[in-house]
Amino acid sequence: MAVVGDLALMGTKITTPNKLIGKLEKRVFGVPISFSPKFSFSHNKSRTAIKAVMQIEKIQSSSELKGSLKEGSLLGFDVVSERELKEKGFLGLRKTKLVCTIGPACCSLDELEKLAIAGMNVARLNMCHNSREWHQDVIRKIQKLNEEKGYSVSIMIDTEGNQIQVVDHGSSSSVKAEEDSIWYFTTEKFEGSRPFTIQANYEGFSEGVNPGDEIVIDGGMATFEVIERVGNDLRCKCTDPGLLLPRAKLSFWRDGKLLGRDYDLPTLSTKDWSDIVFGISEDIDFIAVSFVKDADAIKHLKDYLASKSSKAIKVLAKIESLESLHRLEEIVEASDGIMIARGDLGVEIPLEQIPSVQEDITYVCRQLNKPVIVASQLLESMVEYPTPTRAEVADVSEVVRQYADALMLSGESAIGSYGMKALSVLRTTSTRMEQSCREESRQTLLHQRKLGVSLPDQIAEQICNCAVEMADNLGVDAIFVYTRHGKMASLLSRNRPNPPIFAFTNDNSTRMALNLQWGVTPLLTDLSDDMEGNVKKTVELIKAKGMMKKDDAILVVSDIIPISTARAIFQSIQVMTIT
Ligand SMILES: Nc1ncnc2c1ncn2[C@@H]1O[C@H](COP(=O)(O)OP(=O)(O)O)[C@@H](O)[C@H]1O
Ligand SMILES: C=C(OP(=O)(O)O)C(=O)O
Ligand SMILES: [K+]
Ligand SMILES: [Mg+2]
Repeated sequence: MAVVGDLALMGTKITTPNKLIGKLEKRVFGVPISFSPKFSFSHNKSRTAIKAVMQIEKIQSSSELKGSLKEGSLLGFDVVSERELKEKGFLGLRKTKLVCTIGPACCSLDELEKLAIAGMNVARLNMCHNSREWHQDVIRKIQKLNEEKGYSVSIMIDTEGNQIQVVDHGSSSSVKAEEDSIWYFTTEKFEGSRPFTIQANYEGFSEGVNPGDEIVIDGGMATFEVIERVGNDLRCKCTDPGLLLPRAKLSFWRDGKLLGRDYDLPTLSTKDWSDIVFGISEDIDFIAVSFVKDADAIKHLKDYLASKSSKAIKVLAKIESLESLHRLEEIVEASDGIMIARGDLGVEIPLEQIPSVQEDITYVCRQLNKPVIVASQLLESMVEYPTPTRAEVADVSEVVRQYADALMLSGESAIGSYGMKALSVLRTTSTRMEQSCREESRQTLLHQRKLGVSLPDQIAEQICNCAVEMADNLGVDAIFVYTRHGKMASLLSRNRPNPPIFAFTNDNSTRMALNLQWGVTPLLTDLSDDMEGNVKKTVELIKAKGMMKKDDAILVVSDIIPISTARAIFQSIQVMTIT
C-alpha cells in the first residue's frame, strides 16, 4: 500500500452557520436562481469508461448468496452489496437506493428475502393500512433476514397523519359519480354505503366552504360543485365524472385556487404517536411523517426520539401539501431527510407543476445535505401489468438524472402482482441512467448550481468537496470513509462522485441510516483511534477477498475524533494505490 498523495488538516472545529435560508427563498414557485460555479469538476473519462462497461443483470438465488455470508460479515458487508461488487466491480455498484412498500403481496419471509436480494435497501410500512400485529410480523421477518442471512434492509414506518378524506367503509370497491348527479357530503355516521352519500372523516370539513366552491376528489379523479350548505353537510353536483375510491382525499377550490384552510389538526395524531412508540420498541430505522406543515412537528418528534431511544432513528418529512412547500427550507433543515410524496402533492397542486417542484425539492435537499426519496406512481401501471409504460421508465430515469437519493415503490410492491419485476425495472433503469450520467459527467452541471460553502461545518464540507473532485479527476476505484455518525459519508455523497463510497462505521444505526444515501455502501466494522490501522485493516480484508487488485486506487477520507486526545479532530484525504 503506497500513499501517493496526502492532504491532512488538523485543528479545531470552525462553525460558521452560513445559512441557506433566504438565499433559497422562492425556489419552489418563483424565479430560478443561478449560481456561479465554485468548482470545476472533470474526470478521467477513459478510465471510467473502460470500467463502466454494462454488466448483464443477474439476480443471485438466496442459496448462492449464503456462501458469502460469513466472510462478508467479517468486513461488515451485506451479502447483496458484496455480491454486486464481486460481479460488477466498483463502478458497477448501483448508486440510487430503492425503497419498497410492504403489503399483502410481498409480506412472507420468502417474498421479503426476494426483494432484499433484488436490491431493496429500505422497507416501508404504511401505517394507514393493516394491523399492528401485521406490521410487527413484517418488521421481525426483515430483522431476522438481516441477522441470520446477512442482508441490510432498513425499516421505515410511515405515519397515517391527519387528512380530510372519505371514510373507508372497508369495501375495496369504488363508486362512479356520473355527470350532473347530486351528492351529499356529510359527517353523519352510517354503516355500509348509502346512495349518493359521501362520508367525510372530519367534523369541520365543510367550514368556510361556500356554494360555488369545488370539491376535487383525489387530485382530479372526480369534481363536484357545492350547491348549498345544509347544516354541516354539503349538497353538491358532479361536474367532472369519475371514480370515488375508499379513503379518497378531498380538496376544496375557489376560483381555480386551493382553499388554504387551517383545520387545526395536529401533524401527528394520537394513533401516529402510538405507532411511533411501537416503532421505537421494534427498533425501526426511519419514521416518515405524513402531511408535515412546518418544522415544529419534526423538531418535536426528534426531541422525543432523543429522549426515548438510545438509537438515532431518522425522521423524514413528507412533502405532500401546499403548506409544506411554502415552508420547504425550514422543514428540510429540521428533518433528517425528505420524501417527495407525489401522490398527495398531486391533490394539492396542479399536476403539471409536480415535475418542476420535484426538481426544486431535490435541489434544496442536496444543498442542505439531506437525502431525498421520490415517491408514488413511478411504475403505477405495474400494479396490474407486467411491463411498465415507456412514460414511467422515462419518469424513473429523470428522477435518477436529478440525482435523487432513492426511488420508492408503493402499490407496485404492496399489492401488485409484479412487485419483483417492478423492483427490477427500477434497478436496471437507474443503473443505466447512472452510467450515462457518468459518461456525460453530469455532476459538473450539479456544480454549476452549487452555492459554494453553505453548511455549518465548513472543514468537513470542504474536505468532502475536494475529496470528490480529486476522486473523479484521478478516476480512483472507490472512496473509503471512516465515520461514526455518517456525516462525512453524506457530505461525500452530496457531491455525487463517480466511484462508490464505502462508509465504514462502528455504529449500526449509522449503517442503517446510510442505506438511504446515494452512492454509499455502509459497512459495519470496528473502528479504533488509530486511523492508519483502520485503513490498513479494511484494505487488507477487501484485498484478501479478491475485491481489489494491484494498481487499484482508493481515496480515503476520515474524521475520527480520537477519544484519547480529548477534543482534537483529525480530518484527512489520502490517496492509495494497491501494491
Ligand atoms: N400494510 C398494508 N396492508 C394492506 N394494504 C396495503 C398495505 N400497505 C399498502 N397497501 C395497499 O397498497 C396501496 C398503495 O400503498 P400506499 O401508496 O402506501 O398507500 P395509499 O394508497 O394509502 O397512499 C394502498 O392503497 C393499499 O391498498
Ligand atoms: C407517499 C405518499 O403518501 P401515502 O402513500 O402515505 O399517501 C404520497 O402521498 O405520495
Ligand atoms: K401514510
Ligand atoms: Mg400521502
